[in-house]
Amino acid sequence: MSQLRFHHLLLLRNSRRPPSFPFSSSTKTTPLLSLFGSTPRSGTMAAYSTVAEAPRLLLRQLFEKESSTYTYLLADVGHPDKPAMLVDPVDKTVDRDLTLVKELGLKLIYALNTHVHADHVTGTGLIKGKMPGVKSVISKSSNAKADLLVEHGDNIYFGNLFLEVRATPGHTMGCVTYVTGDGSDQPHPRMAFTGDALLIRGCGRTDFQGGSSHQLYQSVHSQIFSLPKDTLLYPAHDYKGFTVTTVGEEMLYNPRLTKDEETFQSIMENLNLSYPKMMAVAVPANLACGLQDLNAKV
Ligand SMILES: N[C@@H](CCC(=O)N[C@@H](CSS)C(=O)NCC(=O)O)C(=O)O
Ligand SMILES: [Fe+2]
Repeated sequence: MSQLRFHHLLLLRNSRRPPSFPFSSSTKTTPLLSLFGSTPRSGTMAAYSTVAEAPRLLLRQLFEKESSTYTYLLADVGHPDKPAMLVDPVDKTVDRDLTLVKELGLKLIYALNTHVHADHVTGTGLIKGKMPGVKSVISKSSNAKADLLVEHGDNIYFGNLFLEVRATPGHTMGCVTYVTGDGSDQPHPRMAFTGDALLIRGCGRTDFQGGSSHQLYQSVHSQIFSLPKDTLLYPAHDYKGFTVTTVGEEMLYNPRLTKDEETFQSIMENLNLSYPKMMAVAVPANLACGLQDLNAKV
């Protein structure tokens, strides 16, 4: 296991793990990453018994209309620092998103990507320029630059809440789904930010960036459909006006992923989609965390 070490991060172990990913031989244990003195709710943390704030999740779904991209703002507003993260920010809407962060009195600590996007430039580079304390996050398997390269099984803490990283390759080789902590002591159902692995009544295309319809099918079935049926699924895009779905709904009604794998592969081979308009600009920029100067340091 590669433990993620940052001088300012509280690094802890957690026994909770997502199901093992079928394409990974990793047997690593799970580090917990935390800023702002958070107190993971693990039995290993008796030493932190003085902290009393109950975690309270704030979630906002934000939309960028040119690429039909959803950005998600999450925060623990039960924590005195109100630590927050943005998932899949877009360069064009960074000012809107950061204004909202400020208006809500949040402390943005992470800007995450679910994968190297092909249709828009990520906002993470711009955010880091405007808020130097913010750390960019992407999967190690994406081969992109970021401050924090996460792997399947890692937990990313914001206050007393965390997102669990699940590898869900297939749309791209480095796609991950971020899932809210196991929810056993939380009043809300679990939530998963699926990127382009699973779209509402659809899924990400598999014809570029190391895509594989076999991998995508296995990823969704092993890592997303294994979550409780009431888990809320939030995708990175929607082209039909949907905003959210659930595991149960997609297991019943997803026109691609309810099929057997062979039929799924045939559907994916015959989508005949044109490449995203921004692809030639977006992919190289996003491999460099969205920084326009590709030689710039993250
Ligand atoms: N027309 C758009 C790109 C549309 C597209 O290809 N979307 C991707 C997600 S962004 S990489 C996709 O996987 N779509 C699957 C589908 O079934 O639509 C543009 O030019 O930007
Ligand atoms: Fe994508």
